[in-house]
Amino acid sequence: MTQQVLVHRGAEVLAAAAAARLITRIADAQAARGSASVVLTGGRTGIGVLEQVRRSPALDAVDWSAVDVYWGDERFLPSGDPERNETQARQALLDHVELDPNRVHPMAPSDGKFGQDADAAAAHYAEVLAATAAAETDIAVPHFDVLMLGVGEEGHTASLFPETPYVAEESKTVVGVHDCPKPPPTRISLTLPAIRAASEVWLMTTGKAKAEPIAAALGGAKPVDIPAAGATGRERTLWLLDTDAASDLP
Ligand SMILES: O=C(O)[C@H](O)[C@@H](O)[C@H](O)[C@H](O)COP(=O)(O)O
Repeated sequence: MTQQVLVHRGAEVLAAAAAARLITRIADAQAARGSASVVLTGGRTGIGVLEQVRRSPALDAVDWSAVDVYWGDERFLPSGDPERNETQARQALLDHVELDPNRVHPMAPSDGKFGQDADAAAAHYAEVLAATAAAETDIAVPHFDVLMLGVGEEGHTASLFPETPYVAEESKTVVGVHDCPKPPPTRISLTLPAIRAASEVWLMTTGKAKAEPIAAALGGAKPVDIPAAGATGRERTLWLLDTDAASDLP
């Protein structure tokens, strides 16, 4: 596994560069195997990248009908809630490209068939992932070409927060997360083993407030203390930062 840190001048440049990188990565995967699989994240940076993809002149370099879309985490809210990662991803990109709806796999809302039971919704998403599990890893998730993540000010990634049982989960692929410090309190999240099954993991963040967790994660912190430190890809881990978020790096 290779790890790289790429520092961009500011948040806008980072989002545009990450968008260009994502389009190229999807196009390369499709050239190699006819389809591509991406895992989306929420948050300002993750959604900003999707908005830049939508605006890209290279948008149609991708056959969007041959892209499988998953989520790394979701805020457990009613369908269509503006705070849901799915809602924001659809507004930013997904509703503007010709995806195959059967290949878009949102995590369940809190007003769906699982009602308010986030643990049942998480267990169902684990079944969705297992249904198209790839042979390349010993964990029941599909082949993920790119799994994108943000990083929180205390080092959380996806909805895995420091010193919680969820960040230490080693057998489940998806968990219901409760009492999250970042609202809403109830979420659904891939676990670190599921994240680590991805071919490439891209951690993308900006701003001075992230400098400390980024330096800790890249400085050898334990995932229980800095969950982003445990988010590595099988082939590649890419840290896409702006100069502020990278400002505590040696
Ligand atoms: O649902 C969420 O909020 C995200 O999945 C979360 O992990 C986010 O990526 C980080 O909190 C960073 O968010 P920002 O990019 O907005 O700082």
